[in-house]
Amino acid sequence: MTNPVIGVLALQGDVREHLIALAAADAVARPVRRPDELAEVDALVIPGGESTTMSKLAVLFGMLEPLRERVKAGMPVYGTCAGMIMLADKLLDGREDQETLGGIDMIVRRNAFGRQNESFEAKIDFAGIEGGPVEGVFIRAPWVESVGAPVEVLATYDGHTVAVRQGNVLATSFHPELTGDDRVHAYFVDMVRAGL
Ligand SMILES: NC(=O)CC[C@H](N)C(=O)O
Repeated sequence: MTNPVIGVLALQGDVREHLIALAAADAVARPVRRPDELAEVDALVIPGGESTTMSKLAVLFGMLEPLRERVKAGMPVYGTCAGMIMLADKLLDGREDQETLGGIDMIVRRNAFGRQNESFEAKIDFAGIEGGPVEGVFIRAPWVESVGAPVEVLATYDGHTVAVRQGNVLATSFHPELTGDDRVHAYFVDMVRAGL
């Protein structure tokens, strides 16, 4: 089977690390900034960064509606950290003018795990991923405050939900792309392959 083409939304955030992790997981990975580039990918990763800036740039680059449409049409998407925030149907502690794409029936609390200097690394048991817990880096990370019926909780940390999936849409509070452990990316690539 040919390898799926997976874009990384390259408006802002840690794009390069995701491109490397996706390539290691046997996907054809490329940055996506414009609607015509979005139209050419099978799936998309939304990286970590700063969700308020990402939201502003998505509006500025004319990407907000094309992104919403692709998510609604069932394109597989994986959001990490700020990317998780972008995929939330509802946000707590967001900025007033902050837009999200939605896609997962969940309420996400922004900056829930604290400030930059409270960033940490933790081993996370992840449902559906074998070979022991995955390494997660949490940087001003959000958590999932509550989920609706169609959402599967894949991982928790310290009693808080940090990884979820609703159909083709996956989100983690943490950054697996910064650890050299590519199993979450491989899990996503398998999701994409299953839908092709
Ligand atoms: N590492 C991250 O992506 C941080 C997310 C950031 N706190 C935000 O609100 O977007």
